[in-house]
Amino acid sequence: MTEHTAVSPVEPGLKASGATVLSLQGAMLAYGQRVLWQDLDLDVRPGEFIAVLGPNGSGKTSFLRALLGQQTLSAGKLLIDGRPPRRGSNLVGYIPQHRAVAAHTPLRARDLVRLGIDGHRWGLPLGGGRLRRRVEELLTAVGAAPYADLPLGLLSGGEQQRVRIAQALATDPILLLCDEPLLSLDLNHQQAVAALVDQRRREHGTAVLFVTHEINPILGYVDRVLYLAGGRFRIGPPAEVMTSAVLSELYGSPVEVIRARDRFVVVGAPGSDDHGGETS
Ligand SMILES: Nc1ncnc2c1ncn2[C@@H]1O[C@H](COP(=O)(O)OP(=O)(O)OP(=O)(O)O)[C@@H](O)[C@H]1O
Repeated sequence: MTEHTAVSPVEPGLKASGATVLSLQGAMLAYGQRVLWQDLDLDVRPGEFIAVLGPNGSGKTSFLRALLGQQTLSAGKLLIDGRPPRRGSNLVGYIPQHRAVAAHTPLRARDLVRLGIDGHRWGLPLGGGRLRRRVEELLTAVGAAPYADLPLGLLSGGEQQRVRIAQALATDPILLLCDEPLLSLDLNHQQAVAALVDQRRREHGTAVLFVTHEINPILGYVDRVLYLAGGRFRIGPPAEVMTSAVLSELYGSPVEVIRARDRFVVVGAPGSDDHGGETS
């Protein structure tokens, strides 16, 4: 994706009250004796695009769950716009891992987006004209208006993913969490979905945390990588983190990273069969 170049984050977001959307200090998450990550310090600025990488089981989804207020940290501090995370917060949008929708579901794209809007908090009565306009606006922004009235189960994976993005943006969040949103999409749809997320952070200053097994489809957008592996982590620009030395240290075994034009090729990462996006 040479046509895209990583951009600096936009100036402080339109909604975020401070210069830091998300702040983690000495954060640790452990299940029993098993430490997923610890001593994690991270400040995320408005408009920043952060890729969260790591092998299966390294704690990427658990990280998002902590940000969603669904998982308490074992130690340390976590603030979103200066406040502790809270379930159902308007400040955070979430695109969950893609799951196939049953073909016979009566739920339409329009209904899903509407579910993302808390009518009370927005002062939009259900069924009201303002609510309908807001839903239309969201569907149009992601290019999903043409199929807004079709049952979700009839939409392609890429189309469904656009609708999920519209739903995640329904409350105009300052932080967008994406859990492997490119999974099972073809290359064209991967590029379209990644570009939509990038557009959102550029135009609205929404910070993005993008969990993925494959950095290559989003490489042109990524400001920093948070790489989790083996109970350790590394944060930095892609060129600093995606190196043989850093990944070998994280995995505790020799890993080779080759920069091939606009791609990173990772060879020898334990469990790389299912972590092989970077090698594809
Ligand atoms: N509530 C829980 N209690 C105990 N262990 C858990 C809990 N939730 C997750 N785990 C374990 O923690 C580890 C990290 O899980 P998590 O889903 O965060 O990993 P991940 O990096 O997102 O993996 P994947 O790439 O496979 O989605 C896994 O081994 C998982 O089994």
